Amino acid sequence: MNVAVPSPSRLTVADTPLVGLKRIQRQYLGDARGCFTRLFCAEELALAGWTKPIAQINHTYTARRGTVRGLHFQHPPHAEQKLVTCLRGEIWDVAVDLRAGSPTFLHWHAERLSRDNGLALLIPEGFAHGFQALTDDVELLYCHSHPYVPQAEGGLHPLDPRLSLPWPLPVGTLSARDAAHPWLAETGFAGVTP
Ligand SMILES: Cc1cn([C@H]2C[C@H](O)[C@@H](COP(=O)(O)OP(=O)(O)O[C@H]3O[C@H](C)C(=O)[C@H](O)[C@H]3O)O2)c(=O)[nH]c1=O
Repeated sequence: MNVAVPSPSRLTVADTPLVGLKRIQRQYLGDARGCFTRLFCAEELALAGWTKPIAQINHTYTARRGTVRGLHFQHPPHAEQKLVTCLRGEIWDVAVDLRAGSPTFLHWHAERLSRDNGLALLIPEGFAHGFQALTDDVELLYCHSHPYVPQAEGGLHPLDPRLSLPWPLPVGTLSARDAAHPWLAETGFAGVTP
């Protein structure tokens, strides 16, 4: 008896205005029990430039809308790709091009990610990442292509006038570390070379 095999859930990849930064669309396959979705697929994400094994998977919970985390990156040789997936709630997710010599150096691109819209952001090496919670009770899943190396951590201030990021909500809670990131004008930051 031939039983129709439903088409598998797939990840589709779209470009953004910043070379290498990709918008990933999940599919939800529903049935009477609920739904199934694919969060990571090495074969499909290779098309998006993810070519290394997953080195670390992290989960964050953010309690209050308005909270901002970031903007973070790791300096070479510990630069990392990140796949950011929103499992609960909604965020304004932003990536900034830090690549020295890039024609879009210090340009940013943002996407609203939520469990319901099924969008994720694939952030290449040489980018800083941050987000603002647009709802209470936000949960994110991060796939990293490189382990966490605290000594290699770098950060940009979420309110840096050089970036002028249009956070959708008034910026709420910041970690002490994020609140202490120096402004780019103070550091003469020339970018990173992945
Ligand atoms: C990343 C990491 C952190 N930690 C420790 C360090 C701190 O004691 C604590 C929280 O770290 P942090 O304040 O850096 O976490 P977030 O600000 O939520 O950073 C996250 O959100 C921003 C937007 C990102 O882009 C980061 O990649 C992502 O990790 O966890 C670990 O023990 N292991 C880890 O892999």
